[in-house]
Amino acid sequence: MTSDTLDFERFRLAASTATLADEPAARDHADLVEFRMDLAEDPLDQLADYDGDLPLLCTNRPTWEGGEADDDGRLDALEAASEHDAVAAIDVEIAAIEDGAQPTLDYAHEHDAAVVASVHDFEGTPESERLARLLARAAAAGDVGKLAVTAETREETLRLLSITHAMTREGATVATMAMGEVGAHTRAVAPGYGSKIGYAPVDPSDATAPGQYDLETLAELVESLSGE
Ligand SMILES: O=C1C[C@@](O)(C(=O)O)C[C@@H](O)[C@@H]1O
Repeated sequence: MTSDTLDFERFRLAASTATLADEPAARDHADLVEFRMDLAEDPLDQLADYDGDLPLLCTNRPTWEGGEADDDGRLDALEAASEHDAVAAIDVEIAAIEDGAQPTLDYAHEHDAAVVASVHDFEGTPESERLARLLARAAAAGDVGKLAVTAETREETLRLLSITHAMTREGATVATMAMGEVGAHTRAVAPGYGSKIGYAPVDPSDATAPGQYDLETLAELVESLSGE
């Protein structure tokens, strides 16, 4: 599969990994692989050697947004990744975009890669107005606006689902999830409110965020709740 066969008009399940050789284990349940370049050894070499079936979403998360990449060469690596046919999308944080990373987005688009503009809150869930503003900023910045928060109460998960539903109704392409145990169910139900990307680890012992289901479980939950 090459990148131009994937869009985010409907829900896509991403299997997260730092090891592209894991891709065969994801094929049965995932639509794409999220390649966590910041957690990977020799990510550009892995990309050059990749000959799997699933398209790739490349993430190079900086330390200041919960990842392990330092800023030196981080965006250059994402640009180099976007040159590969298998790379359907790259993930860039809205803080980076608003701080001058737009040329990286333009470069990705020139190479037929979509942009997931992301924002993460590892501490909590902002109140509704701020939540709406964050998701609107992300949706305006990328082809998909992604918001991951940390929920501690059911009320917070409802706020997230509600904003997901409202923005989707307005025509925005968004992906949302609440990290942590309380929010875990949002990973299964947010697609029903319009969320277009879900994440689950290829290897359950290598979760890339708190509260993630394993890949097979999330695939089954989303499918059984989708009503299709
Ligand atoms: O941003 C996201 C979403 C995520 O944080 C999650 O909560 O599933 C997992 C990350 O790998 C991915 O880059």
